[in-house]
Amino acid sequence: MVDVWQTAMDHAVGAARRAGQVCCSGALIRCVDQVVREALQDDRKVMTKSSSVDLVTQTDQKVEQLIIQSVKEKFPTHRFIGEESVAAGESCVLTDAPTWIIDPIDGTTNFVHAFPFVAVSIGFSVNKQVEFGVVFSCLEDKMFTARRGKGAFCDGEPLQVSDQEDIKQSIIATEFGSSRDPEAVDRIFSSLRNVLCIPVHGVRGAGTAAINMCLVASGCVEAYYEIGIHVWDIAAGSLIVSEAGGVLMDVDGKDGGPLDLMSRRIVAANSRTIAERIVREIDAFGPPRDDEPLRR
Ligand SMILES: O=P(O)(O)O[C@H]1[C@H](O)[C@@H](O)[C@H](O)[C@@H](O)[C@@H]1O
Ligand SMILES: [Mg+2]
Ligand SMILES: [Mg+2]
Repeated sequence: MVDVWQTAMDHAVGAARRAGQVCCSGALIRCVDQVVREALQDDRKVMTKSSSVDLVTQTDQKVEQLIIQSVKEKFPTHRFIGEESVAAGESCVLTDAPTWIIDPIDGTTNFVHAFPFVAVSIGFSVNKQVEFGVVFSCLEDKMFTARRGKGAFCDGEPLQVSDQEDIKQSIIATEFGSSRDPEAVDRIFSSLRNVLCIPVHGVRGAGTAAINMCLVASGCVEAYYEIGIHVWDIAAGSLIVSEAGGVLMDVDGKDGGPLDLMSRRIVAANSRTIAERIVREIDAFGPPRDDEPLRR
């Protein structure tokens, strides 16, 4: 049978690697070279989006355009949902059409501060189902990939989630997000307190949703949850987790409900037992959906 999306996936891997090189040269320069740092004054200019801590740089915008242009040349009929294009006013609606869902730099705050976890994330959906996901953790130089039904890999090596079923023996990843609304922060802290006091062995966060999900897929942490993320943060990573044997859910009711890429809420875990326990412990508030027209 013809593997219709393999060419698109090969293109995504190449685009992610090229994009990662652009991000990483910027990030490494920030770490090591004061002189070049000053010369790159413009490139370092940090702007803000939905809040004063929701950061964006010219590199985010440049990398997204590089990826979109290269895809358009090869697949002119495909659609896009790109983080920075949506910030610039493009619509954020997932249709049945082949759609590239792009986070040019996942971990922009890390990037700005030279905290060394930054990823390029490219998901590809058809009929609203993710067909492949590519996450390039550029400072670690690790390429995570997954095709629906064909497994998940890191640099070509198969990935498998942890087999730990006891949440008390687990590490859970999460993030604080970019809202500083006191009510939202209280809810995030109350959830965090509940999870920590289960008790779990530890709580971690890499500062990028995509890398947190690759950590679940790699078996380094048992679960990742977050409320407030966007479709571009999780499209690629969600397939990498499920193809590594993990489970994905929303945070509704007792069993979470099926993952909804647009709901801005996710639990990604090694097992249903651990995912459902997290759902029971967290405060399931609902930020405006990604496909809600008036969310900005
Ligand atoms: O904005 P970027 O860096 O693409 O994505 C980050 C989100 O903004 C932040 O809210 C979230 O906590 C983080 O995990 C995510 O990767
Ligand atoms: Mg992101
Ligand atoms: Mg981003």
